[in-house]
This record gives sequence, structure tokens and C-alpha cells, in this order.
Amino acid sequence: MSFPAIRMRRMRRDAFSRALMRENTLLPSDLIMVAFVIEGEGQREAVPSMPGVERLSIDGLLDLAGECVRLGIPALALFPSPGNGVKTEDAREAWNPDALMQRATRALKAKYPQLGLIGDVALDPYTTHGQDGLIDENGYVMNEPTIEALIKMSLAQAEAGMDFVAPSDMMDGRIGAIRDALEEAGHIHTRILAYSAKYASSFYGPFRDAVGSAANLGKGDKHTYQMDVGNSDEALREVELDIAEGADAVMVKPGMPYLDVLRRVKDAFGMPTFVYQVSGEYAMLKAAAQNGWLNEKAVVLESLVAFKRAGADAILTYYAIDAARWLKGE
Ligand SMILES: NCC(=O)CCC(=O)O
Ligand SMILES: [Mg+2]
Repeated sequence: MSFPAIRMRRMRRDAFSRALMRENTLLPSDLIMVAFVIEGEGQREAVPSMPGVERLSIDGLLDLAGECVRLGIPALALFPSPGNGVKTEDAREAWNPDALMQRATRALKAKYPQLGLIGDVALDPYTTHGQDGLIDENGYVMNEPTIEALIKMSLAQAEAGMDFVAPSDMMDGRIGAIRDALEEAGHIHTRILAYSAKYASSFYGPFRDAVGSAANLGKGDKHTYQMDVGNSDEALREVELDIAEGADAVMVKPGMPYLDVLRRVKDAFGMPTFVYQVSGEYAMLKAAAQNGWLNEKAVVLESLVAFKRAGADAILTYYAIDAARWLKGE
């Protein structure tokens, strides 16, 4: 037999056979757009560390939602940037029925009922200290008192019509507690997307600028509740607990530096598994593109299909609208 009998390059030779053997394909229906909402009318504020991303008042958010619907993006993840005026030690604005988040949810569901809405459940936009939970006199984030606040927050969002509440706080036991409270209040259809394996990552920096928690957090960090970046067995335990407590979908965050964790989670549990391409990942790709160092469309689409290859069912990304347009050839 003449060498080589097996030529891997045969199937790669032509576009048709490359298409037939492709294992993973990115679709607009894999994507979840991420948006920041602010008070006012006709307001758009650039986020300097995330060029191309703007914080929008509710009217602008409705336009963005319409574009998601047009492009076949199934869902929008909402993050409020409520301003320092409403921040308190106890974060009570989070469960105010007339808070920005709740008004945005009602407006979006009224105009685009078919667009899924994912509400962030953590206290950081609402606390004067920028932590995701309530702190004791030493600044330690207290688990059970925080869960009590997150329950109120989740119920307020569900009441406003949120489709998914998405606890991103990493308190122990909050998924079960929120599930019980939702069931008891009759919100049996409200789904829970658990940020199960959320790492104490430095890739969240631009996000903290966007929601205005960076200055308040100051020198503080989140290592007592978010996961240590060196671990992945711990991620499996976190995911297992959230599934047992009633999570409908689980999340790994950040994305690209944690593809190994994503693969392990998907293989171990076969759950609907989402991944978050976070603000720092966006900023890196955008900065290189703006310098002419990388081809933006090519690297963004490559980064997104890599998440699917690693096991993601859906991807939260600030690039969702751009990527869907590129996929449609627009
Ligand atoms: N709960 C959201 C974050 O913590 C950060 C997301 C990002 O950096 O994009
Ligand atoms: Mg946990």
C-alpha cells in the first residue's frame, strides 16, 4: 500500500466536504444579547472600556430588542445601571416594583412577548459598597441575609414578567430558596439560570464600569464567594448543587479562558449549559480589531463557535447582534 493511504486532507479539499463534516455550526439562535439599561428617555451612554457598547434608556432598549427579534436572537440578558442615587447599604431598590429593571421588563414584554428575558439577580448595582450581597461589620458578604434579599429581588422580577431569573451572586443555597419562593408565589413557569461556576475573574473589569459598581467596590474583591481561578473540580460540585436545588440551566463564566470547565460541566451533567463571553473578552477582541491587529468578524465568530465545540448550548455575548448580522451575511 502506497503511503499515505489515509489522507486527512481529502475531506478538507473542497468547501462541500468541509461543510458536510463540520461538527459545530454557530446560529443566531445560539446567542443571547446582553444589554445595560439606564434611566431617562433617548439616553445612550458609551461605555469607554467597551467600544461599541452603549447603556440605553428603555426606548433604546426596545429598539435593540426589536433588532434581536428580527435577527432570530432568542433572548436578551438585562443589567441595570441605576445610578448612585438609588444605591443603599441594603440594596432595597432591587425589589422595588417600579425600579428601572422592572419597568424595562414590563415594556419589553409588552412590545416583544416572544423575546426571552433574563434578569440578573445580584445586589451589586444597588449596594453602596458594590458587593453582590449584604455585608457585615467586617465587610464579609453574609450568605443567608443576602439570600433573603435575592428572593425579594427574584419575586419582583418574576412579577414584572421576567422569563429567567439568573442569580449571579454565588451564595450557597440560593437556587433552592429562590425556587421555593417562586413556586409558593405561583411563578411556576419562571425559569432559573444559575450562574453556577462563576469565577473571581479580572475579566469583569469593563462590566463594573458599565453598571457603575467599579468605583464603589474600590479595592474590594469577590474572592469570598466567586470561585478561585485555579479550580475545576469545585465547579462540578457547584453545578451539581444548583441542579439539585432546581436550576433549569447552568452557566460557566467567564468564557474563553474557561472552555475546559465548560466541557467538563456539559459532559458530567448534560444540562442546558450556557456560557458568558464577558466584558473583558469583548474588550480584548474589540481593542485588537480597532488596532487592525485582528480581523474582528473572523475572530469573533471563531470565539463563538469555540464555545459550541466546548459544549455550550447558548452564549451570552455583547457581540450577539453583530454576530447574527455577520451570520446572515449583512
Ligand atoms: N454578573 C455579571 C458580571 O459579573 C460581569 C459580566 C461581564 O464582565 O461581562
Ligand atoms: Mg453555588
